[in-house]
Amino acid sequence: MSIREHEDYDKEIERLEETKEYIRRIISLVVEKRLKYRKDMREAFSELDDMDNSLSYASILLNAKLLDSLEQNFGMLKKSKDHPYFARMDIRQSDKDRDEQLYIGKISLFDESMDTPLVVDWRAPIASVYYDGRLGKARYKSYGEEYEIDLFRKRQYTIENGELKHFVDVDISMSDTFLQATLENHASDKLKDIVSTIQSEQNDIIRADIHKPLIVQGVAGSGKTTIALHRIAYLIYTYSDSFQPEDFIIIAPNNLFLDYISSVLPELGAEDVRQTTFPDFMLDVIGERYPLSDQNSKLRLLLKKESLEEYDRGLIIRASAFKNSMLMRKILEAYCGDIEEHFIPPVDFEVNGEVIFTRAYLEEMFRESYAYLPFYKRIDQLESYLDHHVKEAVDEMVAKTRRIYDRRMDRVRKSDMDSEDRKTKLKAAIMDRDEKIKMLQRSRKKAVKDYIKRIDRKDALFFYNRLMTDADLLERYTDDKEVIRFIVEDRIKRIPAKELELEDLAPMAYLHNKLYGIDKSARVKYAVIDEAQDFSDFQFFVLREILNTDRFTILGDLSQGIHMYRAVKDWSYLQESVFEEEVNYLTLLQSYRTTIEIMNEANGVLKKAPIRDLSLANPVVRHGKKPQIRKHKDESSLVKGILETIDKWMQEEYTTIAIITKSEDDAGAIHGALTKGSGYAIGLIEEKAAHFEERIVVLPAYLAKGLEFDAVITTNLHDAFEISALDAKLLYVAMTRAMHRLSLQFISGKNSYF
Ligand SMILES: Nc1ncnc2c1ncn2[C@@H]1O[C@H](COP(=O)(O)OP(=O)(O)OP(=O)(O)O)[C@@H](O)[C@H]1O
Repeated sequence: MSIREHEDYDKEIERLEETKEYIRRIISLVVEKRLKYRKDMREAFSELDDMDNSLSYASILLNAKLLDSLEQNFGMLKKSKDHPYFARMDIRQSDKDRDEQLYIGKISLFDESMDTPLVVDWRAPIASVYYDGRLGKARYKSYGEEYEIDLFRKRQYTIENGELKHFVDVDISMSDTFLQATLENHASDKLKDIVSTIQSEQNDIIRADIHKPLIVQGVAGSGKTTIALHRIAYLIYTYSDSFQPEDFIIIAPNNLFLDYISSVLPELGAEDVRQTTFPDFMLDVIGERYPLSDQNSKLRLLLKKESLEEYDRGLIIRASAFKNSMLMRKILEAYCGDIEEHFIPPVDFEVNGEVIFTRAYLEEMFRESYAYLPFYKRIDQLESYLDHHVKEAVDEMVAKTRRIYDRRMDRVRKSDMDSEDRKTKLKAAIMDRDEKIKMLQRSRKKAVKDYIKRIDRKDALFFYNRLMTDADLLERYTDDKEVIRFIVEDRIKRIPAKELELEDLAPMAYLHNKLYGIDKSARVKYAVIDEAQDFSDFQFFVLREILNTDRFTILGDLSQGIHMYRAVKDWSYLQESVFEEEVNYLTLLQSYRTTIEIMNEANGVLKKAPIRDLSLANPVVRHGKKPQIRKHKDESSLVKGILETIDKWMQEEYTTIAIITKSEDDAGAIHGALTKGSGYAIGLIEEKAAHFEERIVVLPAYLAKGLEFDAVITTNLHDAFEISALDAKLLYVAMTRAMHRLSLQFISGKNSYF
């Protein structure tokens, strides 16, 4: 049935026009206000030269602030003109005696002449019912109070460029046709928002308690990244009194991924959220851009079997695991305890040979009274304390000196010596006294300076190098002497160039925080960690220490954990070892990205591998073509096969096509061969890539994490996919990047899964 025949068609058109008209009115009002603020600003600036300019300055500040907030809302308002809402729910609240129709959109609009809002923001408490609720009785919470309502209609709209294209009522029996239609769309180069099709299990994550750490285990394509971003937008909206966008940080795997997710938050009206990678954030915390060795070098070692002797490879991996284990926490805590014990000089504080404060007293102050401060900040405090109290002590010493000399001079005055002698004696005593007092005053300043100077200002790298080259100390924590020897030698080699590797960053940041504290610019109140399966428990521990908060959202998929040697093994251990308080743990099993056919094939790979506790994805009901499996006899046949598939998919007009390999070397080789053999512009994505523009790209699986493409060809040339947990996970990651089409093309015998 055409929507024109629907009994509500005219009413819906009228409502849409009314809403658009309202938005137009608001926009012109904002434009007017903007002009006025600009004019006020110009006037305030021109008055800045006048004598009393504090008023003008205040006016500039005020107007700049107003302009800022207008600009922000203005962008969202302008966008909402074309698409003011996407859903409606008809409800009756238990305390009201009439039905209400609530239209839900990306921003709320209030027309003062109406008693229900024109559009309700999707993040408002009541909108939760739309995402959660089946029709019937429903509940929602607002400001701690629970409300019951009767939800008797959910309607979805397609509005394009301000024109109503379609609307449909959703009931329990009907599958979500809007969701289906959305998932059929082709991939774009950026992740999109999903406000109109958020699913109930996702809504629970978006709106989960802000104060408790939240861990989400979600299968590939379950929307983890997408809902992490929606959660931030929700939290910014709901807690706008206490949280600003700058208080949030998203930590993601690499710059390519950051570029891929960059448009979601602005689209949701949340600009200015810091989006960074773990190494970048750690270097910010440390406050020094030390050269960093290649992050994925360990993974490459694992993949390139022939590059090193098995023994050496094992050692490198064991060392990496050691530096990222919770043992490191024990080591650092003990090490910092030791630093703390020997931090202040092993002497009493004296002025002019007189003990003013004993070492024991100063040490107690350093360790107890200032315990809340980083070590060097405690020294700053100690310096001011000494300055202050030494002045009192020296004043007392001066007074005492005066008293002594006064008595002495009194005796001279009362003596029977002749007047000339008396004069000379008194003069000498005065000079002597003044000299002593001057000396006392001078030694006051010098004593504090000299004492503080005895405490060397060393950076975190100095202390880290000292620790990591101290085999005796490290061996106290492990029986694995070989690993310690390796770690020590490796550290010594890197000292001249001040080079760090990924595994050094968390301990370095921990030390820096203990020594100096972290800079304001690196301080945030809420952290969202995506692709968290690649982080170690120890890295989470350090993040928690540094940020001094439990406000974390941690999202990951253990089935995609390709850095297993150093990363989280299971979420419950993370909960116990890092977070002291109760953790909110939620799972997502439904996958939205791929078709049933692709997901089944990918699940099959995991089932064949030696992986414990598998959580297999359950795809949303969406069918597509069966994945193509082609085995080739040699390299030239493989390249020819891949090119044929690309040709076909280009004709079918897929927007993005990725050729995903096992290793970086294979990616380079295949890229070279494909470029030679075709006229297509094919991009090669390498470690440092931050962006790509080509429709067709070649990349290794570990760089494809988190991304998605319309169509994927999974392949390998020299490096075989063998039956092992790592190879299965890499293949799984590669296959689950496909939204619509998947082709598996290998040289015979190089893939044990097919
Ligand atoms: N409720 C939804 N409505 C529409 N699309 C959705 C929904 N949830 C997820 N998607 C889509 O599914 C795809 C996968 O989402 P996303 O990348 O956030 O998943 P992920 O769990 O982070 O995946 P992975 O772990 O495999 O990287 C995206 O295209 C996203 O738009």
